[in-house]
Amino acid sequence: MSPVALEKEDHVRDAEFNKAMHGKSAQAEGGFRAMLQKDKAAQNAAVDEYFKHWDNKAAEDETEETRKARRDEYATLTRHYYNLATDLYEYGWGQSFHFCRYAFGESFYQAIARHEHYLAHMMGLRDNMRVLDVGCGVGGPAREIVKFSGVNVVGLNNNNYQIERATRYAEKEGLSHKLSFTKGDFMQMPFPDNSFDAVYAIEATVHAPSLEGIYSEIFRVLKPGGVFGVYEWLMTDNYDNDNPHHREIRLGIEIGDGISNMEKVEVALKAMETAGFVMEHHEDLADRDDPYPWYWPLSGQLKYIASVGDIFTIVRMTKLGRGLVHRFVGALETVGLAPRGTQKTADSLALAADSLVAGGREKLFTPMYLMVGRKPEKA
Ligand SMILES: CC(C)=CCC[C@@H](C)[C@H]1CC[C@H]2C3=C(CC[C@]12C)[C@@]1(C)CC[C@H](O)C[C@@H]1CC3
Repeated sequence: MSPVALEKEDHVRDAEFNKAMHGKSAQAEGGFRAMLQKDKAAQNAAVDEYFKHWDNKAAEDETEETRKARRDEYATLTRHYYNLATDLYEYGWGQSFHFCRYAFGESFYQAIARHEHYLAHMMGLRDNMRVLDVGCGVGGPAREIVKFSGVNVVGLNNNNYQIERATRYAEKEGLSHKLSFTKGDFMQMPFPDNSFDAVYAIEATVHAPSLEGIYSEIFRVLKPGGVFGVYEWLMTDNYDNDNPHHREIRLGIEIGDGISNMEKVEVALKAMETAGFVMEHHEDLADRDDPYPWYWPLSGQLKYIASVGDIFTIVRMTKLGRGLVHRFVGALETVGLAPRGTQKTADSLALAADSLVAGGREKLFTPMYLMVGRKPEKA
């Protein structure tokens, strides 16, 4: 039983909005081209719907009511966040929307893929298991995990545009027989009880209004004996909500990343237990003794670039690269070539980047709290 109210779903409304805003842009090559093909009025609506939760709501004035209003509309808030941010993510980061650890001399995309393999390895994923990817983005991790482990994956996503992009990439790679995508709210999944051998979530369940709610729903759809693996976004034990600086970092991450309610590590651990999981492993991977920190591509420490090919990838993510592109899209918006709100979205992603780096440097935040839990045979 979820401890928060669920938002009423309306798949017809969402499909119509997706058609109006994104048109055929899901077929465009690359995020940047897709970004310039949106319907202006629909994008306006998405901007207003998303930013109403954040405009004029500073960290020092934060109340339980403002946080509750975000939690109450968790699904709409997140759906519109990804209506606005997906193309910039793809342009600036690629098709796997998550952070990772870096080994010495490792290229960016190699490190991203290794992080996905590591989760599959820790969960013991095997050929032909039926696996659910909760909050699958445009399917980068799912495609990698299918190739790495031979599993069959169903990607669940609340954003039609991301599903269209994900479906197109899976077809392009000839993986459609192993990989399918379903539209739905992960707090009320459209699957019967006991339907998956394994479930994973990579930096996605932070969009839930309640960790207990989402972990309980995952528990429900897992078969008895099935395994759940997650990389969770959490505030660490060092985070003090009464410290205004800490709170500003947390709110900056929430605004810039479409999160209604980010929690501390202790809340996630308790939620796993309450949901019924037997914990097999939990660890903050950000605390490992790695040569480079997880946030380095956003922090602009170019000295860590490991290959020539990475120069073009990483420069886009740095403050300088971001600044140039954001000014460019701002100019396109001014002359009417990009829709209203493109600049505002870019500014909010820049705030996300700065807050994530600050949270990482000050050890207040982790995007890679690994938990592996099992549903008992007799639940
Ligand atoms: C939101 C959640 C739960 C996960 C996504 C994690 C990351 C993939 C994103 C978090 C902040 C994002 C930013 C970008 C790409 C994707 C993230 C790293 C950009 C680098 C994309 C290009 C823009 O110009 C700047 C962005 C800064 C933030």
